[in-house]
Amino acid sequence: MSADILDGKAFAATIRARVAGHVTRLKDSHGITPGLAVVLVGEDPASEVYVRNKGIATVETGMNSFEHKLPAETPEADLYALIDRLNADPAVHGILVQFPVPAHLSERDIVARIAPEKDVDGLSVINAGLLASGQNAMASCTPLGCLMLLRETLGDLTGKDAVVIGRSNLVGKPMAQLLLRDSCTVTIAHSRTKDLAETVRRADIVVAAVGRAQMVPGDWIKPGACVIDVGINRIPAPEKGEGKTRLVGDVDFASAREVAGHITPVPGGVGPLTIACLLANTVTACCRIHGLDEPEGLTA
Ligand SMILES: Nc1nc(=O)c2c([nH]1)NC[C@@H]1CN(c3ccc(C(=O)N[C@@H](CCC(=O)O)C(=O)O)cc3)C=[N+]21
Repeated sequence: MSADILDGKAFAATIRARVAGHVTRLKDSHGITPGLAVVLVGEDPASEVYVRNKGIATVETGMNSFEHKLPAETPEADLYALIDRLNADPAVHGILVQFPVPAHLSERDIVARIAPEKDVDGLSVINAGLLASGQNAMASCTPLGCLMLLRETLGDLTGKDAVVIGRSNLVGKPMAQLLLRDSCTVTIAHSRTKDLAETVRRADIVVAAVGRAQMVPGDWIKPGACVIDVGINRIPAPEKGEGKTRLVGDVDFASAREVAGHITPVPGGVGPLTIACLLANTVTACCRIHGLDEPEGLTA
């Protein structure tokens, strides 16, 4: 058997079209243009590419994009002053501070400074708590994208055995909460799990989010399972030439695709969905801030 390869790029385009539709409605019926502010501290080239791509995608869906680039040595107080201004700015509905930040800054304190209703990364303690207690949270973008893709691919998820590998606050924990909310039986596995292979073999749904290149081999996968690979790892690719690299996931794609029913590739899988869901969360934040109905098809 060879798995159906899930096209994250195509599904991301569908989500972005939905976002654009809601943006048009907000403009036409309410005179509101959703706005996303992205803050980048320092000059990491990879982060600069991500931030630029986010800005382009934001403008393409009809929203306003506000980019703030600060020098690497920006004092904490200056960054907080900017966040405070963005919190108070009625044109800004979503705020994202690109991670990682330079070592003298604390990601936890930065997230805590962002107004929870504008926390489109869904990283704040308030959002995590709302999600865990089944209330209207802002779900973090990557898990939200994975959930939308799973629903699109499998339909109703009720009763399915889901194994999430990885327990990060950004992906593993919120992913488990979202799957639980859709009535899956959820296991959170991680580096200390006793028999990871056996645990993964039980799963109808595998979400790999550990950050270790190709660590999940095909013989861990139950035949026909749906495999969502969140990993983005850069490894040497001598076949492409000296010093070249390529992107791989946390799943060994070549062996897993022989067993799985569905599988996401890397690149072109979960990555594009993350950006589409950032835009979706910005529209959701905008609707909530203005007391309007939840945007259909964009929330968990
Ligand atoms: N506050 C914050 N929120 C984030 O969500 C956040 C962040 N900081 N810091 C960095 C990571 C990384 N991230 C990615 C998003 C999309 C792709 C993506 O679209 N990747 C393409 C490939 C891109 C390539 O070729 O390099 C793909 O998988 O097809 C990758 C990585 C969001 N992050």
